[in-house]
Amino acid sequence: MKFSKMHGLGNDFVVVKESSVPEDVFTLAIKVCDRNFGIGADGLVYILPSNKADFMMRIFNSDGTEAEQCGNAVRCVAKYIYDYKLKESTDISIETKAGIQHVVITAEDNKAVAVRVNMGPPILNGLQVPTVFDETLVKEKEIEVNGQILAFTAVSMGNPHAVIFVDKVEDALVKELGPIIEKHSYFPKKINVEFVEVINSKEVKMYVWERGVGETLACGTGACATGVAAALTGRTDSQVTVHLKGGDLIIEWDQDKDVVFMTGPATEVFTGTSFL
Ligand SMILES: N[C@@H](CCC[C@H](N)C(=O)O)C(=O)O
Repeated sequence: MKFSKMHGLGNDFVVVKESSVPEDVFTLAIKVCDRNFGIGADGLVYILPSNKADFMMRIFNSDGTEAEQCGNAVRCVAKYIYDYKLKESTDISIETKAGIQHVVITAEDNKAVAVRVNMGPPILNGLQVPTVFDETLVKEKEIEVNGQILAFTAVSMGNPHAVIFVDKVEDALVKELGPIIEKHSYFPKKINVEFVEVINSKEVKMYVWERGVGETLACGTGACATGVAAALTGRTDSQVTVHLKGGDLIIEWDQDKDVVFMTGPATEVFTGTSFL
């Protein structure tokens, strides 16, 4: 299997271009993503043919589960398509399980350096996120974890997120509470968990615990969900810079069109051949 190792702000992927995914893709993802016995990554990403968009992307988490969407992987896939000239245009469409994403590349020396993605509308309905709550908006809902009461806002960007605002983001919060919230009975498909500290109306700091992966250095859809939750709860403007452990993303929630734009980098680190 020929692959490219890529990352979006340290959220790293093994990216392969194939005509279809193999039957054993779920176990393959676990093996490939293993940081000791495999290549090592947060996810395995396939670039596939599409009859609705320029290409299709499928993303498998390091535990072998498939996610509907991945913001950092969409940027990496767009860079791969542009840099390897699979489409000679800076405008690219990518089909995902959560819909079609339209992408605009900024290039330097014929290589994509920044990618702006229309991530589509945020889904706020409780049952659609999904959560167990039949409410149009699950905002600042209390959740008890390890004897602590926290408040989360549920947002789906195609995949589910629980955004929790805290006074100060700390590693212990993510590592101790992240895995418990991910599997909490409120969330029938499990959930990605963002812990967010508001710096001012234009900037937030976010640590993330990802469903099916664990802590990652960045999460594109998590940053989008955070931008939406922060604006929705009156904490920030509709455009924010989200500071993640791996770097920054710019998130704009265009409330008139009800779509979220994410802008950030994508990086190719090396290519190789896997014998797994
Ligand atoms: N890192 C991603 C999200 C990947 C999928 C997630 N773990 C899930 O299961 O929903 C991003 O950049 O959005």
